[in-house]
Amino acid sequence: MFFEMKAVTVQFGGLTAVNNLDLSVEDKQIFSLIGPNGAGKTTVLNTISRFYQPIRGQIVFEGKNILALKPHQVIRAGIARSFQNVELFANMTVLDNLRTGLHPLLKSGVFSSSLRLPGFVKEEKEVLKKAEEILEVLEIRDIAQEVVKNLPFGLQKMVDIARALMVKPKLLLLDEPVAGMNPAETERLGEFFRKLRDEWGVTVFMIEHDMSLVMEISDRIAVLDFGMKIAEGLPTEIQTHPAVIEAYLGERDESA
Ligand SMILES: Nc1ncnc2c1ncn2[C@@H]1O[C@H](COP(=O)(O)OP(=O)(O)OP(=O)(O)O)[C@@H](O)[C@H]1O
Repeated sequence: MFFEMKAVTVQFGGLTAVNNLDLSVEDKQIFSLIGPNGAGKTTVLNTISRFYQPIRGQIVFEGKNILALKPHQVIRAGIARSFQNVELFANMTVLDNLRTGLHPLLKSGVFSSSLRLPGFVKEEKEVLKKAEEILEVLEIRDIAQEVVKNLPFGLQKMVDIARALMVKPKLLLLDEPVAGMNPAETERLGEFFRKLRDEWGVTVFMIEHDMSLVMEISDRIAVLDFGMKIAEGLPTEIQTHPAVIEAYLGERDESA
């Protein structure tokens, strides 16, 4: 299996945020993790990225136990992520933000970069080429020199995803990628995720509340409620799954 979580449990003090979770994701698919607010979705992502340590369970990526790795080593292994609230350098340009996405992989250290040694210059050229290629595919090349804080939120989210792609990940983790986007931007991004899967061979693991996007582009969906997986299957199966309908209706009742 490409990516697997086995019996993973994550606790915060007395609270069990993720409870005995099994998940399997196949190579080159779009996998969505959905569920009501507070279900534990972001905790799952933060556990895969190694920000949180589970008290039990295993996470295996391409046969490797990633619980033995540090966050930057997870990136080197081929897993990159975007953030729910966009964690970019607001005062830097789009291009410079993309450059920072590559830092976990760069060979040149501060020493060679400050002296601009040949290896560093070559690396810099490659970085620039890669950044421009990603911006081109996202159709946002025109904003390369813009300062991030001046961009609308939808574009900032795209830049955040572009930065995650700089390491050429095999598995891309996305935390609510279309939150705050308008329908046109959402559609554009949905198309882009398909392109990532079909043309770049990237597996997309996404947390998302926009159900029409999730149902449209996911190959498989898993549903969390109170930290437990209550359903998994094809979009058509999830849409009609009684436990899923119940979980979402329950949420609506609470907010009413
Ligand atoms: N760092 C933390 N410390 C303590 N409790 C936490 C922490 N992170 C999350 N929790 C709790 O764990 C539970 C799951 O939260 P999580 O953010 O993973 O849910 P979610 O499904 O991503 O929700 P949302 O859709 O609202 O983003 C919640 O009860 C939350 O309050």
